[in-house]
Amino acid sequence: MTTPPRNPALKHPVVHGNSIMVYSDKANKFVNVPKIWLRDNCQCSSCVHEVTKQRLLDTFRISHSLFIKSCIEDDHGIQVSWSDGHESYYTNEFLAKSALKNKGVVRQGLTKVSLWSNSIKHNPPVVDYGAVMKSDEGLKEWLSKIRKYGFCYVDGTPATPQDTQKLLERISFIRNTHYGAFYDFTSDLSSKDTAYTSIALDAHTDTTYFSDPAGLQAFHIISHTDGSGGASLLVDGFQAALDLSRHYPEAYDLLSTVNVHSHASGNDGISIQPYRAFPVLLHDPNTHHLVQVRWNSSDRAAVDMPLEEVQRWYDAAEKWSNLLRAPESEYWCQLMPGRVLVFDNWRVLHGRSAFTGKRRVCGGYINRDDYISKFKMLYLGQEEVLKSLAVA
Ligand SMILES: C[N+](C)(C)CCCC[C@H](N)C(=O)O
Ligand SMILES: O=C(O)CCC(=O)C(=O)O
Ligand SMILES: [Fe+2]
Repeated sequence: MTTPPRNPALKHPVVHGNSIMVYSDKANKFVNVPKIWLRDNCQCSSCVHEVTKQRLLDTFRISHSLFIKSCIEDDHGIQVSWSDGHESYYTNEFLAKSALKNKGVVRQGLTKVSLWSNSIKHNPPVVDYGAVMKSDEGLKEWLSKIRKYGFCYVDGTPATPQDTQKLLERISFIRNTHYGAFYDFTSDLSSKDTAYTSIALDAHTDTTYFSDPAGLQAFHIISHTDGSGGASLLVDGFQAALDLSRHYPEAYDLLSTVNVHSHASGNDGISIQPYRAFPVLLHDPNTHHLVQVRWNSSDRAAVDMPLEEVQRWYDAAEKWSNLLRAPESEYWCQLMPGRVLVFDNWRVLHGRSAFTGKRRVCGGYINRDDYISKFKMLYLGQEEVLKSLAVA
């Protein structure tokens, strides 16, 4: 039976002499696949580890004089014979996907976010501890709400550090820092940081002094005796950023471009700062989406501007701060034992009112990439759903 002629309308890769062409949506035409890319992406078992799928090939030992001796198409892909005798086979899907990925804009783990103001207090996102611990469906609902709202409570959690840690480990391993891994703290200054005091803390994001700030953060109030206060504050940093961009676009641009240094020296013998300074509002250079809010006035160090110009940054930062402190931005909640709060530390700012008495809080940080990985894996096989959720 003769194979049906390849239909370019289907945008299969095509052989053109001794080269391969793929359809690029971005260029809206067939483009030539560079030989170095083809050789570097050979999928044979001597170029890619069969188990780990990592590249074994030494990319930068590929001879510049290498050329393609022949390309032979079959129904599923293209067989390439190289001038050095190496053989590579590329499926049509692999080649088509590569054109898409090399367009640089395909991002996974993006979902439609729901911005909120303090009115979220009427109907905050909550899931049930039992459901989260029992099934991946329960875990998926929890992570989907964190992706959508930037935070979600887990109610019915036994008020013990052990159960709280097990709950967080349903997402991924706890991130270790100079504060330890799973944290269980009170106002005893056991770490030289104001979180270990009883003073009020303004809305902030944590770990601004790490190159990679913690992705998720959790608080579970285990007990609060002989005193009062210690209410928790949440602010949707993405909503505040949208307000800033609408009312003060220049301030938005300044906070998106001027880099700010951060520094932590909380525990003895440490001096932590990121490998570079970062802006308060960090955007994806490809999609231009706002991806991270980095805001902590306690740990802020120098602003990357000539000293005589910093007034401009302070004016912009004041507008930002006022938006964060606006009554309609502030969502105050009183955490109680049994209700675990987990929030996206790249989007949602948190704070606390002052308190008296003995207040014990436990929780943990989870890396951003590990959280997003878990989120995507829970949607495995439902990429269309994930994509349908994707921010345009
Ligand atoms: C207790 N816990 C470990 C959560 C916080 C420790 C202090 C975090 C620091 N103030 C910051 O904003 O990064
Ligand atoms: O004590 C609290 O409620 C939170 C303190 C804080 O900001 C933190 O631990 O990162
Ligand atoms: Fe904090």
